Amino acid sequence: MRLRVEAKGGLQGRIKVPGDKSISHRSVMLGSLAEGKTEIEGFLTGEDCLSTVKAFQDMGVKIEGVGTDQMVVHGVGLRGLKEPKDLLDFGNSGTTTRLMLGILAGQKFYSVATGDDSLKSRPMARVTKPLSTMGGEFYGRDNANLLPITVVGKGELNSISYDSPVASAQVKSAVLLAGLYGEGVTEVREPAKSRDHTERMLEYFGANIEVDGLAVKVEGNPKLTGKKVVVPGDISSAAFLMVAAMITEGSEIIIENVGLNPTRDGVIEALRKMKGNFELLNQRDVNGEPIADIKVKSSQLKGTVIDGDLIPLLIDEIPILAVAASQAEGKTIIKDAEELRVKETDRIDAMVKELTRLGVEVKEREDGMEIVGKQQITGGVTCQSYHDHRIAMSMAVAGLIAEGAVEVEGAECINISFPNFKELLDSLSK
Ligand SMILES: O=C(O)C1=C[C@@H](OP(=O)(O)O)[C@@H](O)[C@H](O)C1
Ligand SMILES: C=C(OP(=O)(O)O)C(=O)O
Repeated sequence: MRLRVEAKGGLQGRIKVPGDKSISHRSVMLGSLAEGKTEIEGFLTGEDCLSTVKAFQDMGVKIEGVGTDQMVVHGVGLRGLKEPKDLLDFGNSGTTTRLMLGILAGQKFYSVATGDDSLKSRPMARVTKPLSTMGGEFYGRDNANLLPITVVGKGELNSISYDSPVASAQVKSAVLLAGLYGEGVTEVREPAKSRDHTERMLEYFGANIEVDGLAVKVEGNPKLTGKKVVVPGDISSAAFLMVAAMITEGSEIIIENVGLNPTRDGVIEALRKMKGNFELLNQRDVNGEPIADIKVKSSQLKGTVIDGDLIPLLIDEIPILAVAASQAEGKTIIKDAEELRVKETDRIDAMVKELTRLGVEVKEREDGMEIVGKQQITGGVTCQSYHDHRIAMSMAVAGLIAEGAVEVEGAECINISFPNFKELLDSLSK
């Protein structure tokens, strides 16, 4: 599918973005492993989260309301999953794969995980390695680094203490979830803080969790109990609309109900450093997660440096921040972000190529990019999505200020995380 975007002037209106992808995945995972019913409100019906839902259905979990944002998961308990009769297809979702490998390692059955071409090229050794030291058994290409990966579960794992070389919530979560099947306490330490939804939700469902700075401990064999989970709006989706409003003239929008977990709000800090014109309204707590409404206006953005410990807190927002940087006065440097090279596509390479196609001068770095603004975006071209939702949406937002229309080829991938992106954008630019 091709998406066509052209400059229409300022954005106006009040909207809600769909539910948080990370929290949605975890609500189905823990809901399935808990005893009793888990009611989920505000579930993201994007393709990635539906891959998680399908996996648990394939392992015998009854889930009502699939395809809507209100679901009920009938938990089967930590040891109640059934052996899947076919391959578990995780589609395009890295989060599903890495977290599920942790869960599957602890089962008493055989399973084979696979996914689409992008997922089959993403590194899985970052989880199969630590999980193997816990006693997990994995087989796959490149020493169990590449999908398809076979998991020979034995039903029990050893508890470990693991120093993760990378600040990745997927790695941390895979080890913690496998730790549920360990006989003692499993500990993970990371080099910088990554999103903490797994540890928050495990605690909420009844696990014994201890967090001490960059270290998290979980006790094995907890009794998890079904809960009500209210999923806040996804800040990673809201970021596209925040930048859209900031770079278009005469804009004023309110995005309601956005999750502002401190391990996810790096984009707020970055846009603040860039002198973005926005306010957090009605700040409150739901289910132990801070949320707010965000009022955003057209902004005179300034260049900044985005690096270090801030990177894991805004990792998925870097493509759209690069678009913002092209409209900021002065130099923006994005560095320490080499993780972008192993996402759905190499996001550094993709953003450099596509911004260049739009007439923006960008300097590529091994670990990021440098952009000196403000630059005119020339439209009249077709951008590639690389089947990566965040690249597709970044290009669409750039189209809002281009001199000619911007088309995005392969825009159906937007359904992975933000199914009503186009409708919301249209509703704001009437
Ligand atoms: O745990 C999660 O829900 C996620 C963690 C991040 O990946 P890494 O753990 O690879 O950094 C992020 O990019 C992804 O979109 C979601
Ligand atoms: C990197 C992402 O997701 P995942 O790793 O789950 O595929 C993303 O949503 O930007």
